[in-house]
Amino acid sequence: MEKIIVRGGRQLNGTVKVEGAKNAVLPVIAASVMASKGKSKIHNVPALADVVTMKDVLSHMNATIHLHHNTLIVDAEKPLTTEAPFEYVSKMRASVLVLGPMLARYGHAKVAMPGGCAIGSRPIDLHLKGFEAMGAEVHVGNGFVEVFADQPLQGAKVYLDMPSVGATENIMMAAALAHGETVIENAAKEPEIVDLANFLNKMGANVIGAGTEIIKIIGVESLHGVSHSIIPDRIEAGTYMIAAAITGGNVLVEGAKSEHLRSLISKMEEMGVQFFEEKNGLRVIGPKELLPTDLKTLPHPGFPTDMQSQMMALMLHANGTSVITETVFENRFMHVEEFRRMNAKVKIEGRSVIVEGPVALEGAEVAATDLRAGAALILAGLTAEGYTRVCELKHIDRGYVDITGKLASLGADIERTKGTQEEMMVAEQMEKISSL
Ligand SMILES: CC(=O)N[C@H]1[C@@H](OP(=O)(O)OP(=O)(O)OC[C@H]2O[C@@H](n3ccc(=O)[nH]c3=O)[C@H](O)[C@@H]2O)O[C@H](CO)[C@@H](O)[C@@H]1O
Ligand SMILES: C=C(OP(=O)(O)O)C(=O)O
Repeated sequence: MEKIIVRGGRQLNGTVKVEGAKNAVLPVIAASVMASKGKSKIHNVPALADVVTMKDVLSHMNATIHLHHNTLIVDAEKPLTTEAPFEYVSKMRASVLVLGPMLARYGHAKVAMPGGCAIGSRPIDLHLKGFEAMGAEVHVGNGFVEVFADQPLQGAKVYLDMPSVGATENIMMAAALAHGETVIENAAKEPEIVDLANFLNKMGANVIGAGTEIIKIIGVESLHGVSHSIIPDRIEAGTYMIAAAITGGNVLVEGAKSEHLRSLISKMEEMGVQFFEEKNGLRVIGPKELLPTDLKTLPHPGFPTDMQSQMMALMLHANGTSVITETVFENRFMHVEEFRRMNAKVKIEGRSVIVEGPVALEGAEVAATDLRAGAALILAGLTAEGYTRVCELKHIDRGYVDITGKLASLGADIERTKGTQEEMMVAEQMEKISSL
């Protein structure tokens, strides 16, 4: 079985470069199918498994799509098919983001219903509520969700019960080609929403207020292909910020935008970590002693749930008790059991985890239960005594470009191994069985 093997004890120093944001590029690729004229050229595209999956979804729908280095060119001029099957949605939930664009352009979209995953049940009721408000009909059955609109979508007022990132994006994209004005209230405010709105506006859309809780979209007749560069990945940046802090190192995280990372920087400062703005990014200096703190995950600009497990790895080394409360996803604590294998003193109490620090971590065999859990286990491995072997790398590959190479370039003792021939054959068979 493929593994990342880390031997703890090295301090990290140097410069690491941040890629384009996974959570920005996926909706932007989905939106590109709305361009009925001209090609879209998307720059700063990270070489991630999720990008390949989204590319496969679009190819399956008959769009012409090429990835060359970090630029993705999408040609969606010719008529597209409007269906995304289970094989893609099972790999990546963000495949549901083609619903809004296809519904808006063709009046129909059918996507395999995304199931729950390791971090929670993750329904899409708010996406569907938005489409229905705009006049679409929704059918859910036989494992698919299908949306239809005989007439062009009509602008509507949509209040989101919670500021869902995906629902905000899907509704914003559908509304871009609707008749009249759509207002999304209690919209998500993540930087990736702003990036999508900027892309749509370049395509000829009229989206106002992205980044605030009220987004107004005035529908237009058609959209065209444009050039766009994806914003840096704040979660990848945050992961390397913690790698620097946890090893007491000194790292320049090139491309990190502090305005996207306020809540994380503020918590890490409380723990004693120092930050310096530099021309190309953010310098992070780990302290001799880490202090405990408490945090609660919240929608942006609150503390991001996608940094919760990595922050837990940091808290394991704080001098005292820290508490993490997860309010965004109901089940995002799978990494707690894995940390325990490494001798961590962590206890789940309802939606909170009590972290007793400091602890001398011991290397162990652990599994990445989701992509951020995988990153957090690697971070813990950087400080553990002996070898930490992380498996289930397919999760990590969804969200991190060459994490092994990047950490090694900062001085970590880390490598990725293919496993024995026998292990590889077993893994292949397991993969085949699980895809049946
Ligand atoms: C590709 C992408 O951008 N993924 C991010 C996106 O996921 P995603 O867009 O799936 O996350 P949402 O913001 O939609 O989910 C937030 C909460 O709302 C709930 N909910 C959501 C939609 C809905 O129709 N009904 C409902 O109840 C979810 O179950 C969850 O509890 O935002 C999450 C929250 O910041 C991040 O962790 C993910 O990395
Ligand atoms: C949960 C995440 O992503 P996704 O929504 O794509 O599963 C994440 O990036 O941490």
